[in-house]
Amino acid sequence: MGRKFFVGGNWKCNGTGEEVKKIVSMLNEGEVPSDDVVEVVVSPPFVFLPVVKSLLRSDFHVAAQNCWVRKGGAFTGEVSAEMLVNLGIPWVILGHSERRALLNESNEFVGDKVAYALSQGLKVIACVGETLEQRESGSTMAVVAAQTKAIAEQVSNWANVVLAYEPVWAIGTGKVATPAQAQEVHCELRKWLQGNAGAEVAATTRIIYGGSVNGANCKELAAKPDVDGFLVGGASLKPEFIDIIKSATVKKSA
Ligand SMILES: O=C(CO)COP(=O)(O)O
Repeated sequence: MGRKFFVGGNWKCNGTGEEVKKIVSMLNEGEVPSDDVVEVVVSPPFVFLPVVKSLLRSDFHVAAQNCWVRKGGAFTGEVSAEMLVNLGIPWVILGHSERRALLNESNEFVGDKVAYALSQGLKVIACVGETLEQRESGSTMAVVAAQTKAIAEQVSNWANVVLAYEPVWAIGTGKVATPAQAQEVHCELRKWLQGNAGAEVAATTRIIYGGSVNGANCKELAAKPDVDGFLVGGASLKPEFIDIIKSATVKKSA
């Protein structure tokens, strides 16, 4: 079966109550292809999840940006997977490079988080990606394969996993990977999945691209055969997010 195009909006640590409501209105008014064609998931900060979920159009869904690695309890400041499930939040982003770099989340820790979130019934957007130094030293594939391996070791059912390739050097920099660069890594990741998780998983798992995606560059990226959608940061707070969602039609007509 084909891989349904997936567009995620990662709002990161942005927004006031007022701004969040404005973004939701913008999303609710947007004309986009049906949810048979594109799956749209927006990820506000934890504190805004309930309000966004309650106001958001029913064909879009919400994701948390993180959750605790195991069952909740005496872990001050953390939010557990069970809480997200209890609030009806279907998705969670795990292993974002900002958390890997700034909060020292290791490959193994991210793998453990993915395992626990999946075990609780959450769907997971799992992020991988190399730094500029790693790319320049020729270790891109080794890095993303090691990150993916730590996740894959903990996943038995890939149906609820979307893999997000987000090169760190392209995040928030305005320096987008070229469609060829994105395709190259996505294709390698799919081969990695084929070799390590099987042909079926490789054929059906969505691999989405993140890093300075905007309304102007999305169509060219979406046209690449192994790019199954996007994880969008800055542009997901703006009206051009609607244009990015619409780039799903590039696939449909391909
Ligand atoms: O980190 C990202 C999405 O998770 C990408 O962020 P930007 O789109 O702002 O580069």
